[in-house]
Amino acid sequence: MRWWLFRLTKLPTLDVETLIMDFPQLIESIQLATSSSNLETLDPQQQAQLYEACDRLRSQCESPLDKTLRLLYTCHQAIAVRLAVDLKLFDAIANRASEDEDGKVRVGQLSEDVKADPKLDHEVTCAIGYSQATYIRYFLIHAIHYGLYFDVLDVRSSDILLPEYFKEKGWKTPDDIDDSPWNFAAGSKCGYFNYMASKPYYQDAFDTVMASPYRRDEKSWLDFFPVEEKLQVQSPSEVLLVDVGGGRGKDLQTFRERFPDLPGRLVLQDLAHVCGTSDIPGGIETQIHNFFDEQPIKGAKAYYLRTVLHDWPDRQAVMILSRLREAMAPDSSLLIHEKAMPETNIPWMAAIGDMTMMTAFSSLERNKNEWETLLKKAGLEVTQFWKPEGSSGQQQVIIECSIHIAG
Ligand SMILES: C[S@@+](CC[C@H](N)C(=O)[O-])C[C@H]1O[C@@H](n2cnc3c(N)ncnc32)[C@H](O)[C@@H]1O
Repeated sequence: MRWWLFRLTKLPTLDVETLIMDFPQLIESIQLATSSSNLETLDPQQQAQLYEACDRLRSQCESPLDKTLRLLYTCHQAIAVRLAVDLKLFDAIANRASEDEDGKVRVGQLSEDVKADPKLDHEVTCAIGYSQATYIRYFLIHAIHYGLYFDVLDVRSSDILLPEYFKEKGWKTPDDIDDSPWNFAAGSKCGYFNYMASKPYYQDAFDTVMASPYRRDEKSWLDFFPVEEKLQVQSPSEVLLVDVGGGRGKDLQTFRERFPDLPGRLVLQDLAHVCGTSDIPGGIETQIHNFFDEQPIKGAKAYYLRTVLHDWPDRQAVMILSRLREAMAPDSSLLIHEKAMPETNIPWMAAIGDMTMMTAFSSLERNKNEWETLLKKAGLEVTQFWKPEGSSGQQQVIIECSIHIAG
């Protein structure tokens, strides 16, 4: 069983250093920080560091009872968010807030806007903690699709059925893409991506979420990977970068905007129904391609795979990588843009991500060793793990790889 189980359920401990701290001063500092608007001025990296520190602080001072109750009842909040999306509660909050001078909203007002029993409305509103303005703004931008995304992944129903799944499968870490907890819960034999393809409404939600800034790191890879040094081609007709399974092409667009004069072609590859909905500007080519088939572009300077391999257990991941290795020239690079899970102090979001991959795809978020082992199986070797200085365990890294030459 993977360590997320431990990470997500770990009970608090107190260490000696905590006991000898000046608690009144600590509490006062926290109150000062949260009552001023100073926190709004933090940059994303500082914000992530502070969040991790608070997470550790909470895990050390939360009582076992509080922790147990919080873990047990988190599912209520998750479903409340989904209900709020369906009720259009976020839109109602934003509308009402815009009418008020101080941006305040009374729960009672919302009952007039939302088609639900006022008591139910009140419960949902309180469960999502509506008073945080940034939260509401965030949800208005992302939630409709995000809510649908998690719904279609059937993570909640898959989670609820995990005890039955493990009982039936013998408490083994899932590693079969066609026999995941999601398949078990959905009663579906077809893979998740095929299932989505037959449901355009949900496919749109998924692709929108994939392209959203929420899924882009606090530090862009273009700032910590030496693009201009590593990605050079001799002539503009050569392929510079192929984004394999690139969704709607958000990453190639950003690349072109950042490096408009870097010579070479940029190619976006994905399945037909995804390519058909991408709206990318000129200068980026789109190519329908199933990454289990022979890679049609040979000898590109670099192939880029962002958050693709975590959707696949090792067997399929090796197949995808092998098709790329067959197409690579000795001077081609493969750039894998994913998490390399830390061994300790795993941020809870990263642990949740790992569990989601297991539930939906029988897959995982890999650590450094797991990446190296996987790549070796496909005849590739890691040249370097690139990661920005001081970044959190949640930050995605660039794993730069080349063809393994024996000898
Ligand atoms: C998790 S999304 C990542 C999308 C994008 N790289 C990003 O990071 O936003 C996985 C992508 O793989 C694509 N995909 C799934 N199966 C595929 C296949 N057999 N061949 C090509 N693309 C596939 C999906 O359509 C989706 O766009």
